[in-house]
Amino acid sequence: MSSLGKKFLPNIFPKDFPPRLVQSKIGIWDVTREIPQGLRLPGTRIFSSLNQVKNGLPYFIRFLRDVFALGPVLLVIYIMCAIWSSFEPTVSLYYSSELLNVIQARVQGFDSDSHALLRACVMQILIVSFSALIDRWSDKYEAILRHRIKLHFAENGLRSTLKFDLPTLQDPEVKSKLPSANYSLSAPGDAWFALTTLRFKVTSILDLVSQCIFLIVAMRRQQFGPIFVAMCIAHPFLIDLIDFDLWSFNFLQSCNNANFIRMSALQILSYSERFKRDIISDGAAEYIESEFHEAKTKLGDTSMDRLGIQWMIQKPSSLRILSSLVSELPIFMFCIQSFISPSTLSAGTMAILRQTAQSIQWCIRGILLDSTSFAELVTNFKDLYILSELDNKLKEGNVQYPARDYDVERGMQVEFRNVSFAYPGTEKKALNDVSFLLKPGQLAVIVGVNGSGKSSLTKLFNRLYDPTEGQVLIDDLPLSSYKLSGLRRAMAILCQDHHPYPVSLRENVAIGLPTWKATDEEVTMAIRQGGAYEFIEKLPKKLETNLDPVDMSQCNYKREMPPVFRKMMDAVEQPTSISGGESQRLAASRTFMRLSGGEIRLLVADEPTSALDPQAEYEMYQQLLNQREGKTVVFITHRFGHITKHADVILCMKDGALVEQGTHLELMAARGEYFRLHEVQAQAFAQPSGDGELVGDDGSETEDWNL
Ligand SMILES: Nc1ncnc2c1ncn2[C@@H]1O[C@H](COP(=O)(O)OP(=O)(O)OP(=O)(O)O)[C@@H](O)[C@H]1O
Repeated sequence: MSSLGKKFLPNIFPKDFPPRLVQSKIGIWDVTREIPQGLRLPGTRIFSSLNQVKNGLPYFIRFLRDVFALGPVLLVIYIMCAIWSSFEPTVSLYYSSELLNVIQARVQGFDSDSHALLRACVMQILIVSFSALIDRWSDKYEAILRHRIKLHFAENGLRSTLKFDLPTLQDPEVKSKLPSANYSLSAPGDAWFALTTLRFKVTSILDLVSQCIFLIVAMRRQQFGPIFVAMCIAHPFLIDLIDFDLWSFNFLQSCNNANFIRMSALQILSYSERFKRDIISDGAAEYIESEFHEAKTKLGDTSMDRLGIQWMIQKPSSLRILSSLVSELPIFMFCIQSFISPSTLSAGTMAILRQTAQSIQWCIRGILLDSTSFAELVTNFKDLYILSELDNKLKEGNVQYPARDYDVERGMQVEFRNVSFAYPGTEKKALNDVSFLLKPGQLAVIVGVNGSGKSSLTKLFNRLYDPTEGQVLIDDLPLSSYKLSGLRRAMAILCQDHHPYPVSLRENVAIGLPTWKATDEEVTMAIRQGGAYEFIEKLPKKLETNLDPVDMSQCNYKREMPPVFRKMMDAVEQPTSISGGESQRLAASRTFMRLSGGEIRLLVADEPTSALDPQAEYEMYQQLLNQREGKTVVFITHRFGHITKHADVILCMKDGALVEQGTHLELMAARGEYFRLHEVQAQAFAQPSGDGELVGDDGSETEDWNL
């Protein structure tokens, strides 16, 4: 808008003023609403969002092209059905009014045209039948179109989310845009929602226009025609001006009611399978019940209904009365007209006009109420594509690993130069000014107490995150200069927090091989190396077991489950629980599968044996060490022994800082943090001798107790 325009025109465009924040408490909810500023004329929300519409238009066109490509005929049928549904109410009104007029003439004893009666009846029958036919077609072809659209956009969404790096995926804005269709294929899906909202919008407008034309034509002979039309339109506009729908605001709803939150938490404790064992063992049921009762008493009559319901309830009664009175204005007008010129009124005309008036009011109300989503409508289409257009937060380099003329035969060189790191959204440094150099082929062990930053360090190796300060170098080049896929292919990182994938155990392991084409022998070899062979062999379905199968079956019954249903439900594959150690062996097997590909130059294992018994731990380390050739190897461990003694370098972490580095002998001699940790563990395993000195099981000084 020009500055002149801004000065003289009343500001009907709320975006020109920053919105005002209004906070209120409704039941258990704390609501913060954004109130648009400036003079607000009814219906102006439509204009305020024109800019948004303009921005989203290219996405809308792209969407139409995509849908057309999915089924040109289906789209045409869909549009035709939509057009019919827009005009059907008016056509139906027209013939209803004809029919009513003929009937009225006959009732009043006038000799009316029987042809007209017949024609009106036949037309009415035809319209109703045709509408039913169109409905049937619409249901049938809509279902096919909906299915295709949902699958197409679910695949697009999956492709986009797979491409995201961790910081991007953790970004709240990205999270909010993750399409629900991605996660529940049976849910309606955003793309279909966008299309149906558009259909509703367009058909409402066409319906409104056609009904207005009908009304104007019908009112031609009426003395109060224009006033009647004005009254029909006035109601929804007036409501739009005085009655604010909650969803017409931007609002944030939160619940800070301590009693409600406590009740919710206690309720989860009561039914969740996750806590059942502990609750039974702790004998906590009684406590939970009494705490729930206390919270319930304290909550009292504070409503915990959904916010939308409470918003409706709390509307002032004056508003309700005014709204109802205004909607009745057309009938008052008929009263006045019946006094002034009764001959111009007939019961048929009145009935039809009243029906049309109400229908038009609903139409306008729907359009006005939905006016914010007029912009959202187009934004919906934009959101469908926005994920695929979002850039990752970590920018890739273009150097292919291994960098040319760099000898990687012995392994990968990793260097940290003054690296500090805080997790996104946190202030606290998980790593603070860390510097070290791991030469190709070295065996490094990282030690330190819980929370000292060991795992965080390894998360920077394969660029799950970038350092906040400092630099990581791989083979003398900044990590950020490499193409990530190639670099990550050369690393095998066995993390601490692994979760089995919801696919078969065979696939869980085979997915480790970069080609994904592992033979049965290769999978068996990997599970033997990872120590998972024995437990997998004991499972009824062995390698075909799915630990966490996706179960979509649902059983609906009244009172008692029919035995046949129970049998069928029992036959559905149930989740299989495995122990922490077994899960660790499974993850290790995948790493061995990965190592068998022959491309790995860096092997990192973050506490790979934390859940294993000593024998299994020994075997696991032996297997991992057998893979050392041509690789730099990094182990994180809490246990001191064979591994730390034979490490080329030990990195000792404390509070995010690298406090010591060197060999076992060097660090023991330094008598610093490493020495302290070593001694604490050694003492725990030693037995007090008669004179109070600590000795090992064999009576010797405690040293090589582990492995
Ligand atoms: N995802 C995360 N977001 C925010 N902070 C984190 C995250 N993961 C770890 N931290 C914090 O970073 C610090 C270092 O954690 P890290 O997991 O690296 O320690 P660790 O030495 O591996 O511990 P442990 O021996 O228990 O595995 C801790 O203070 C931890 O709370």
